Amino acid sequence: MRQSVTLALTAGEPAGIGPELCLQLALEKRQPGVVVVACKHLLQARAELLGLAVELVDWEPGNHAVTGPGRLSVLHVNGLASTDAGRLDPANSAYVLETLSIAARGCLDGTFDGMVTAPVHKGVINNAGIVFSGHTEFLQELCGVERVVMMLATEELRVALVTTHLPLKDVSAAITPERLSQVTRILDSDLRRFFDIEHPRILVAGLNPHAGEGGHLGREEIEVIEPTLDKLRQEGITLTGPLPADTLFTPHWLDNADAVLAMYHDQGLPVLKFQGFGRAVNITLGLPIVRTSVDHGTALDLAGTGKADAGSLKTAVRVGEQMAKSAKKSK
Ligand SMILES: NC(=O)c1ccc[n+]([C@@H]2O[C@H](COP(=O)([O-])OP(=O)(O)OC[C@H]3O[C@@H](n4cnc5c(N)ncnc54)[C@H](O)[C@@H]3O)[C@@H](O)[C@H]2O)c1
Ligand SMILES: N[C@H](C(=O)O)[C@H](O)COP(=O)(O)O
Repeated sequence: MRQSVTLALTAGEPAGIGPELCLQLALEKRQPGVVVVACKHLLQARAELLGLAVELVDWEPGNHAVTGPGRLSVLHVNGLASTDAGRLDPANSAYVLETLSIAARGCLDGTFDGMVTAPVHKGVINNAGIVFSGHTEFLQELCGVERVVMMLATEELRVALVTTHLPLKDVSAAITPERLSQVTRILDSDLRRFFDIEHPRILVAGLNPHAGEGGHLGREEIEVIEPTLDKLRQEGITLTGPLPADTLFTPHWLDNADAVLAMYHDQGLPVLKFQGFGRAVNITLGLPIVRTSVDHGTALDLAGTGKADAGSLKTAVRVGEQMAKSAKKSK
């Protein structure tokens, strides 16, 4: 019998912990319908290094996805240059991006119901001469959409970002009425669509200390954020803010909210990761496909040691399955 959803799982940076986390899924009792999109020789080598008894099963479209116990479906991708755990090799970068393209195209053409990504190393991809900011931006371009939203979530907290992988010096200029409006609308509509929240309540952080202190510590709140939020409220979106970011993440506000919208990466994500690193999921909202990911990076220091924790990958697969089911229902 076919599983209700089939997810493509990219194994990410070959030198990182992604390949072994994918193998760990095959040792679980629970059997999610995932197909690992990766070089099978890499998975084989990592399984042998760690002494993991996992049988890799070649997968092709139309086949049942086999995940566990002790078996793993693999869609083999060519082009890997080296398989060393812990040692980055720029020659692997084109292969890494090819795994992402195969998974995303498979979602767009209906082969897969969604994709889950293990971590990639942004630095080594750029060192190979390929401009790459992250999966979020890569998938936005591949899917041809104007705006997407990065949201990380635990059971207790959801944090979405107005800007993603941007140097801090460029953040202020990027917070325009257009971007803020697009991001807020996507967040509101995807909270309804994927998380069954009828009337999402969103807390919006200011950009400056104390949300600008009435204009004395920055004017973005007065000139951009407040007027934009006022317009969005007229569309029926429930927004509170702009709030000072230092006190926003307290029960007083969070207890009556469904998500926080932070202005930039390190305003929101350190709080989320402090609260739930290792069990959170990274979700790209606004795409025509379902995409979830882990909350951590490539952890080169742990690759090949068997010490990496698969908690976040399991969460990403579980949330990916739920979102894929919701997407199917709403079609
Ligand atoms: N989804 C993604 O693709 C993604 C997410 C975050 C970071 N990254 C990339 O990863 C690379 C390394 O980033 P970093 O060093 O800042 O963060 P990191 O998450 O790789 O490592 C931070 C610390 O957390 C530990 N850690 C990470 N994952 C773990 C796990 N599953 N189990 C146990 N411990 C774990 C590491 O050993 C390290 O001490 C960068 O290139 C970054 O851009 C990718
Ligand atoms: N910003 C993410 C984080 O800190 O967890 C991470 O860099 C991954 O981003 P992508 O999903 O865009 O690769």
